[in-house]
Amino acid sequence: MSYQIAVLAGDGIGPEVMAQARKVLTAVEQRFGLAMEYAEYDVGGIAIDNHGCPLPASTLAGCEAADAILFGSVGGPKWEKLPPNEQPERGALLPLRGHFGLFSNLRPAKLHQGLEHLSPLRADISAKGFDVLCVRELTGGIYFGKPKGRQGEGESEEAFDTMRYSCAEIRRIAHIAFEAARGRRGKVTSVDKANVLACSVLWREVVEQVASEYPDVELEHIYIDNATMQLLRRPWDFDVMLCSNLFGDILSDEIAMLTGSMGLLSSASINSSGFGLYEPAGGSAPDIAGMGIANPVAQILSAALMLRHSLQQEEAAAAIERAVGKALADGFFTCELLAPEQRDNAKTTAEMGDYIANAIREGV
Ligand SMILES: NC(=O)C1=CN([C@@H]2O[C@H](COP(=O)(O)OP(=O)(O)OC[C@H]3O[C@@H](n4cnc5c(N)ncnc54)[C@H](O)[C@@H]3O)[C@@H](O)[C@H]2O)C=CC1
Ligand SMILES: CC(C)CC(=O)C(=O)O
Ligand SMILES: [Mg+2]
Repeated sequence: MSYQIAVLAGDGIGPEVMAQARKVLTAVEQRFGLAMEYAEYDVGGIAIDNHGCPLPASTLAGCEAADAILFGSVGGPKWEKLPPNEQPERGALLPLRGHFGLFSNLRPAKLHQGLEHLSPLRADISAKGFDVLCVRELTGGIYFGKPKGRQGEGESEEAFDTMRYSCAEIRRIAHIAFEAARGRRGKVTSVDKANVLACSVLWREVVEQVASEYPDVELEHIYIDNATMQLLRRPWDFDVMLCSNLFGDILSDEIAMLTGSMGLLSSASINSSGFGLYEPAGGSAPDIAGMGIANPVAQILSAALMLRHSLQQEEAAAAIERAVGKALADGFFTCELLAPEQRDNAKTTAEMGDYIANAIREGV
């Protein structure tokens, strides 16, 4: 049997880091005797250029026929003047998440050995570590709520978004967080703004109900503004962070930087059948696109999440994670992980991919 993977590299650094994930998957196939077939589709800005829309029907059909989607990133300055609904992010990524019901977004951030010096908390974080799983609700909240739009003209013009959550939406993502905590350090921190937002009051109530089914898991609530601050002050105290769509989007960039770089944070977006889209948590990084210096680790670790969550290939997933750990512990760093005066020693995107793929072939 062979797995069918829809590969949507997208824009900016997407194709560069995707090429490295493909190298690593080839090494995994060889070592573990897996058979994977890849079909590439345009998405985002490149799809606008080639097909006139960010999510062509052929791309959606390819995703529907696949066992999993490996996604790069979309967007960039070239397309940002288009009407919002036609832009790569609003026109491709959010519709894909909605179409497949990918409500559960897992973003695991951990401090790798060898990168402790990059954390803003250097000394403490090297002693106490940092290992957080952001569980983000991905198909509801203010990113999807209707109505949304603009009305009026001139100085009377106004814009509006709607934040909306149902009990069922909150309950199902809360269960994901509590189940995950059971396999980790047994603590859920639920992030909200219940002192202001009606959605957050409901969020808190439903999370409390779900918590009563998990007496072995500790629950704490924290307001989003305080969460951003406490993460910088005592990041080691957090285990699973349960977030709505907007708050998880913001907090996940912060936890990425606590580990050293946006280019390290992987992401799994999964539906109730286990089908998933796997992508780096960051974007298309137009500031470094085409330079061969982007960090491919987030894309490579996203491939590991695909193997674990959609293809049930835990051994192969764990091998990728060990190979990434070895590369970083061996001091194999792309330039954003190095101080400016050390960047002559930086590895390119391709060199990182080669090193990780070789480590897998050599049996790490
Ligand atoms: N999932 C997706 O496709 C996402 C797309 N975007 C889109 O990407 C474009 C750029 O957005 P930004 O806000 O600048 O966020 P971004 O995540 O693309 O970049 C933020 C910063 O992180 C750095 N960075 C990101 N990934 C990196 C990597 N792999 N290696 C080294 N450095 C890396 C960038 O160079 C930049 O300095 C926009 O069009 C945005 O809408 C943003 C977030 C997610
Ligand atoms: C289009 C955005 C919601 C993508 C993003 O920033 C993310 O998923 O982290
Ligand atoms: Mg984001």
